[in-house]
Amino acid sequence: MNHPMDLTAAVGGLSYLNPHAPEPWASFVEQIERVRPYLGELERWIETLKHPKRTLIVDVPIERDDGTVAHYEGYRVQHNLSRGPGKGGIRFHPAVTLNEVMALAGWMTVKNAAVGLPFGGAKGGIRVDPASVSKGELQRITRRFTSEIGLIIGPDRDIPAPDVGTNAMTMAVMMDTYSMNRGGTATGVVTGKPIALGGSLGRQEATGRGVYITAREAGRRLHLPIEGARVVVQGFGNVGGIGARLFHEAGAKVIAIGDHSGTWLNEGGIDIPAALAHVAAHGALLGFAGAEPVGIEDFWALPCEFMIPAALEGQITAARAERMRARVVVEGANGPTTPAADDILTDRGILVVPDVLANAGGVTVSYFEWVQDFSSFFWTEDEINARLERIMVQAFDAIWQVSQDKQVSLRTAAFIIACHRVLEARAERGLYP
Ligand SMILES: NC(=O)C1=CN([C@@H]2O[C@H](COP(=O)(O)OP(=O)(O)OC[C@H]3O[C@@H](n4cnc5c(N)ncnc54)[C@H](OP(=O)(O)O)[C@@H]3O)[C@@H](O)[C@H]2O)C=CC1
Ligand SMILES: O=C(O)CCC(=O)C(=O)O
Repeated sequence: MNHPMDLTAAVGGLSYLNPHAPEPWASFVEQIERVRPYLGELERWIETLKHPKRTLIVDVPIERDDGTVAHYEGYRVQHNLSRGPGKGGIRFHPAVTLNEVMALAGWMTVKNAAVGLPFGGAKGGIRVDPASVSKGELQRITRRFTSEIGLIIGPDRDIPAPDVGTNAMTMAVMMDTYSMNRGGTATGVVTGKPIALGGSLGRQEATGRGVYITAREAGRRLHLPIEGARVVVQGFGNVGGIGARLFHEAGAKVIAIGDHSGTWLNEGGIDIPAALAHVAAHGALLGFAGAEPVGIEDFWALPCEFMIPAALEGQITAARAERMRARVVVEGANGPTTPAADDILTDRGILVVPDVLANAGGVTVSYFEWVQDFSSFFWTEDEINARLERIMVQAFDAIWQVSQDKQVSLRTAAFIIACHRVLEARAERGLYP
């Protein structure tokens, strides 16, 4: 079927994040296409998933501290709302593009459906380097952006959360701005907030915890215990840093870590609390004395049991996949593996736990936060972690089963389950008017 707006063509090309990787939206569309043969009657709705429902591009002007006026481009994409309000994070990064935000929103649709959360998929971002602006400027950017996307977000419409370059403080400012504009306190408009503003215990750790749980489940299937396993982690922020800490605490040997400032190796095992303390003090791993620098291509080729990409998209390319010596890749990041690399890893017998499952712990506890805000009744951290564990293990089991039954990768299995749920909801809501 021809669609008047061929978004794949409009925003195609190669990724800015990695010139050897396709643009993220093209990767997402290819992943959707791979599910087509498994959709049965629902196949007639598949184009729905290849066209975001709503895309808002906003101009974010602010007065800088020196009196000049600066403009930043921001986006909120609601990829699909068939199963519930939009849900997905906000990214502040100097290279954010519409193409990337569209793909990230699409992955949220699939992720939320794959783990059974009652949400559609959305994502947002601003093309800004948070490190290049003052605290006051960042707050003004966040407030103006929130007011602009206030047209389409809301506790029952679309609920943002943190992603790369944003955190609980960003969410506090977003919640405050939205509430001021509406004339009341709307805690449920964002998740990942500080605890004092209706945030949930366990949310900050949740994505890393989900990565750890799914790695452990994959390890069980392959008889690879976490204790003593060699782990490599790219990205040492919220997801990678906390994920590395949980592996370390469980007795794994985290042998290599990296962030934008470089990659480091210590085959005896890195002291992860010391590395986290270094980043807290210096803002990056650069200068960390507990490991030796290692070249980026050697980093990806390190022999290990678990490789955890937890930075950005397009990192595991076909060339890197050919050289990788991991047993399992657990995708903490969204979209770190290109479709071509995915096939190579599968052919080489390297198990990939896909992003839409592996990093779903964050949005799962965001869901808990949203529920707690609505009921104004807050749970203990033990309750939250127990519910998270249950949802992640159930989702892993279901996806594993489909992958075994249909002899497909875990990614395609997750997409089969998710696309069925989304398109069934679409079909049951009836035909477009
Ligand atoms: N936060 C969450 O709850 C969730 C996040 N995710 C995904 O996880 C990934 C990481 O997000 P999060 O941890 O929140 O983000 P953070 O901003 O907390 O951390 C990002 C990390 O990636 C590093 N990084 C950035 N660019 C590069 C690069 N080119 N090469 C190597 N490392 C790089 C950063 O290094 P530096 O600090 O030095 O710039 C930092 O260590 C993203 O793909 C995100 O979409 C998925 C689900 C939920
Ligand atoms: O917590 C959320 O709502 C979304 C987290 C997110 O952006 C993601 O899972 O990629």
